[in-house]
Amino acid sequence: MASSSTKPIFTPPFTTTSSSSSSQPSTRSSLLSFLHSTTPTPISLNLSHSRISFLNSPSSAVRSLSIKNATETIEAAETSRVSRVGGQDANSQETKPTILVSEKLGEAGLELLRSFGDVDCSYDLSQEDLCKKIASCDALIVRSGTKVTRQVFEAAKGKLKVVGRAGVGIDNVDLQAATEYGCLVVNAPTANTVAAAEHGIALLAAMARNVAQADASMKSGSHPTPFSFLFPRQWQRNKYVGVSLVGKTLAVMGFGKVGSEVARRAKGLGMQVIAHDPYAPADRARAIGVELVSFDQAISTADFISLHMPLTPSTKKVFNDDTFAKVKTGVRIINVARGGVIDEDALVRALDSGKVAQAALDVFTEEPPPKDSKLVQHERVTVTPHLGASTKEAQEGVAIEIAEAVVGALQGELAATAVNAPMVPAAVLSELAPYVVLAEKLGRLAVQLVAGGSGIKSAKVVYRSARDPDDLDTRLLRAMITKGIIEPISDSFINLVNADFTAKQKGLRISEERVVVDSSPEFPIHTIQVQLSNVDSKFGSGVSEGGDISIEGRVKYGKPHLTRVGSFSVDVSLEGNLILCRQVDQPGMIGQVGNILGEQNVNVSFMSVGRTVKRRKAIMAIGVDEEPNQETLKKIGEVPAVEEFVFLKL
Ligand SMILES: NC(=O)C1=CN([C@@H]2O[C@H](COP(=O)(O)OP(=O)(O)OC[C@H]3O[C@@H](n4cnc5c(N)ncnc54)[C@H](O)[C@@H]3O)[C@@H](O)[C@H]2O)C=CC1
Ligand SMILES: O=C(O)C(=O)COP(=O)(O)O
Repeated sequence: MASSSTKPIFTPPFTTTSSSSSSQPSTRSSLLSFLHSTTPTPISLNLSHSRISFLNSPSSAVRSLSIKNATETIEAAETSRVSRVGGQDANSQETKPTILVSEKLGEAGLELLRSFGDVDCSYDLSQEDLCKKIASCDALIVRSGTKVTRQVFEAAKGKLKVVGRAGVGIDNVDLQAATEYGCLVVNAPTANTVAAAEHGIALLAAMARNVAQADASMKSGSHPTPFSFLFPRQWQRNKYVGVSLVGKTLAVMGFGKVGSEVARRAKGLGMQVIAHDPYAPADRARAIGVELVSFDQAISTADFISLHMPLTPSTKKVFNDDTFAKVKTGVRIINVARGGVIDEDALVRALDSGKVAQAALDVFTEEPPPKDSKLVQHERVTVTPHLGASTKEAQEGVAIEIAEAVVGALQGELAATAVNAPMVPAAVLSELAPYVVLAEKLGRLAVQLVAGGSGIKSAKVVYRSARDPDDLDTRLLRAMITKGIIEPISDSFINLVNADFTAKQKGLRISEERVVVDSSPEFPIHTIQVQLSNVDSKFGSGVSEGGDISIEGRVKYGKPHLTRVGSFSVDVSLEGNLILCRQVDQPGMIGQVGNILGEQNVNVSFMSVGRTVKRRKAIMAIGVDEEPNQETLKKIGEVPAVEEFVFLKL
């Protein structure tokens, strides 16, 4: 039998005394507030405590318990979770979240963060110091200079809920590790687009006209010191003759937000713009008069190549000796994307050979680059110290964008800019809210029907809906069913970020089926059915004719209801806890069991009887507010007509 707990199964989120918690929720946060519990450390289990927290992780690490011996493990897991929750969060009701800001962030963003949590601005931390600090932080905000490695997530011991990247590129964050640790990563993808594009254009024009070199030359010849005779005046008009942009071909590599803004501006300068981006829609390019071409076509026809793709395993060193061999001799390269997309040694060779005439670089494989970097010192290379996003406007924008995302995430919202979790549009979220609660409860109930000694390897979820299956976004529901199945039998903390990963790690395959039924299309889902196959059940009546543990539920009047157990139809609201009894279908059963519960002051909230054939077998589903003690449960089992029963926690 499933053991009981008097502590919540979800970690309480933060309740702060800050203005943000008392201020009017935004439309978005009010839509999403159901996603996290606002109830601090409750003692009993009820529906309000079963709200979903996507991010708050009580778990200290990703664990690798396999799903074996479901019932044996269940007790230990519950106990362990209770102690962790109790231990870690005992004080969290009044504790503001700690937000570590490890690089300079705009003041407006900091203000917003301070209104919500304790903000620790500690810049230039060594990796070791970051690892020390992170163990007490709920959120970390970085720019490109902080490496958020696996060690950082390990050191966080499950406390870190969100990493906010105040900018676009997330190559400095180990996303795989973040996901494994259930830590959400959000970025600020839009506020610095124009700044980066403008910097790209600035570098393009400066390089073409040797602005930086000519400036350095003039300055080197104007030293108003007693030794100025050592520095002859420099006025090298012939040396710094440049090239014109008008009519030249620019290849934009990566036609995303920055790339398309660069393209737009370059067209304004009279350039022919082509672009390469395997994922960009051609009509978006066409709309601004840009032709999408293959990689080879782009690099071999361009006079200028501007890089705007992210650094990923597939773009790493995509500009290498082979690539430079294919470019037009005398090509000029601008990189405001990431240093790592260029093999820097190969670029030096291409510059030395004259294949590449010039380069203008804002970003480097190692930042800052080594002092003796040949690239930085190269006469025909213009460099800036990663300034693409560094305008006042962009930094204020980015700071606000990331602060809002991080605060939202800490409040349990699903961030629109989540990088390692499915983004679910607010409208979908609002509609699915009650089904999310139902999904988790069904997963939780199904797993409690598994008998000890069984290993759960596969679960099937069947969604019945009047709507077109393509219109049904079930990622959220699948994640919550996974959470419901796994959490009671292991000490893993599951949230939307790590649900799929954890299921895979535990060898649990979740398959989904969408069935169109004749019901009202007004509701997204008619019923959700969870089936666990190849497992023994401790409640035989929970097994369907097909041999699977099978339970089904639906949302009625906004509340989750259990509507089928095995082959028996029932109708019980999923609140509190549940007793399922199979008995001989005969008069007086409800009264007998009700009396036993009543004697122990256990309040019955719902009761439903389902049977297959009159006067043969019936199932009684009884919703109870309190948890009956062992003696009460024993008495129920001793009622002669009761053939089997199970107590289930929701
Ligand atoms: N220097 C700086 O301060 C800044 C640098 N950046 C860098 O610029 C990059 C792009 O930023 P956004 O345009 O905002 O991102 P984005 O995501 O809007 O655009 C990236 C584009 O690259 C494309 N892409 C992916 N793989 C590609 C490949 N193999 N070849 C060609 N295209 C490929 C994608 O399809 C996407 O359209 C960021 O990832 C970041 O690394 C961004 C902002 C400031
Ligand atoms: O947004 C990006 O990807 C950038 O490269 C900007 O980096 P930064 O925030 O200035 O360190």
